[in-house]
Amino acid sequence: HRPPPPSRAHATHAASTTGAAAVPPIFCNRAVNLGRMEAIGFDMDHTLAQYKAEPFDQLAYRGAINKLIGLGYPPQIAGFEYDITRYQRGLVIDRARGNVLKMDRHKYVKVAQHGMREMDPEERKELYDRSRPSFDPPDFTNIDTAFMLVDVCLYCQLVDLKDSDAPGALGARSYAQIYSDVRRAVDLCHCDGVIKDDVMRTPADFIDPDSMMGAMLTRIRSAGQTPFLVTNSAWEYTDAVMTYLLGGERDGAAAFGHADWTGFFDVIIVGARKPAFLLDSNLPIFRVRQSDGSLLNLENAEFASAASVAAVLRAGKVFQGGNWNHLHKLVGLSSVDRLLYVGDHMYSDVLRAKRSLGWRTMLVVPELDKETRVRKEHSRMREAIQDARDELLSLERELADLELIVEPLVSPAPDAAVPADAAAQRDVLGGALAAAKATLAERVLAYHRKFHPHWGQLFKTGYQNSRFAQQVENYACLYAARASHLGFYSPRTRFHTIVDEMPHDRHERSSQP
Ligand SMILES: Nc1nc2c(ncn2[C@@H]2O[C@H](COP(=O)(O)O)[C@@H](O)[C@H]2O)c(=O)[nH]1
Ligand SMILES: [Mg+2]
Repeated sequence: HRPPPPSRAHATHAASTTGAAAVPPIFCNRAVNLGRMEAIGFDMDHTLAQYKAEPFDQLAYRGAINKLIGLGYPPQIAGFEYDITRYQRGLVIDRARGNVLKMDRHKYVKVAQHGMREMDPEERKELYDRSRPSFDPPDFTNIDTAFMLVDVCLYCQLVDLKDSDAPGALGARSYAQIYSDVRRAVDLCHCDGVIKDDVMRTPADFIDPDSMMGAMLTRIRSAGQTPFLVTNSAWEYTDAVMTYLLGGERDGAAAFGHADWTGFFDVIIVGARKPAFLLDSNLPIFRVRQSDGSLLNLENAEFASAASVAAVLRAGKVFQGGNWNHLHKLVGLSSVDRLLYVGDHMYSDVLRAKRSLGWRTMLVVPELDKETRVRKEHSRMREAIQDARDELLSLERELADLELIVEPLVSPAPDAAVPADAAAQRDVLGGALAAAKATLAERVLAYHRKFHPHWGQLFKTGYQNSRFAQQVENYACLYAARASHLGFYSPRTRFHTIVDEMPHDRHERSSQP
């Protein structure tokens, strides 16, 4: 028995049985009319496949430590413990200095750590505000994906070990060398089976199931849109992970009348080598023989016409490598802005896809669940911060007015009198201002610590947007905690932005009678 394809009613039903709050939000930075999309595609790792962070990251962390010991690192590092909660996406590693940074949207460093020690503001400002480095690779590395949380944790622990005078400390290795070694060790774990063998053996231990995924993909196809998958993972791993996610009887392939998970997609590209896939139109494409994963060369001539592409697809829909140009032809795209790609990697899936190709993008941000929950729980603290800001601004205005009386910009009228106690008043206001600043700083810090004890709110630094938030705003047309949230919306949904507002718009509003 095959359930009816999900429809608008399906989403409404899901919402109405558990209350309106059951429709999980998709946030919009740039208007997207889903009905205009000809193709909707997905990344796999950390997008369709949401990993159980602790056990999954432990595989890379333990594996990398073993490899580092093999590279000559002291055996005592086997005693390091991975702390999954210690770091967050959006941070930047300063490889040469052994530091990790959180920046605001103007690229000012607002929190900095050397190894695992938080720097005081003077040290931080001395290093980063005076010289204003570019923060670009290769000297700096962005934590663009959850995969890299292992790198940053291990790097900071090793920086501390190098700085310590413990026997076997890493005195001879530079911070930059330690970073390269960590990167190499983690990289190897992704290639040699240290991570993937375990996940393929017991996927349920490492991946969260998602009962909405099959319905979502089916709905895309029912709306006449082409569902596709583009992942950097190789075929064997992709097949194992997707079989776990979509191969099941209840809400997977069998329930929707497919022989296996591939039935949900019209085009599947594995080993895609993003971001190069999105940039280099010379990358060759291969056909993957599903039975044994072997590869067959495909000539560019086979992509020359719609008829030849149809022939390519009749012979099979699983490919390896290639580039955006092949993909556009395989999904029959008429215009770049009619493709929506959903991924988790800030640079490879979203920034490059939007900036280089003009695709519509949706970023998966699982961190949103905690971000919105903590925000809601501590709305009183936000009000207290606003009160402290109002108090500060009012004191600043009072002081400025007083300064103008004491030291007028234009010559004072001959009979204008400076109050006798102006200087004393100025001192009192100055003191009150300093106290108000301290209160505001304390409240902002206490609020941020509710989100993360070291790095604060992911989307903010102080009360400004963080660099991460800025990137989300600039490059993700849509963003949501999970890819399958799309399944709760009609394929004809128009996502709208809120009206852009500049400071002078707000000023106009607040100064209206
Ligand atoms: N060789 C390396 N592979 C890595 C690393 N970090 C992640 N990965 C692998 O990339 C894909 C991501 O797939 P996608 O679906 O998100 O496109 C996955 O297979 C990871 O294991 C790395 O540092 N080195
Ligand atoms: Mg991914």
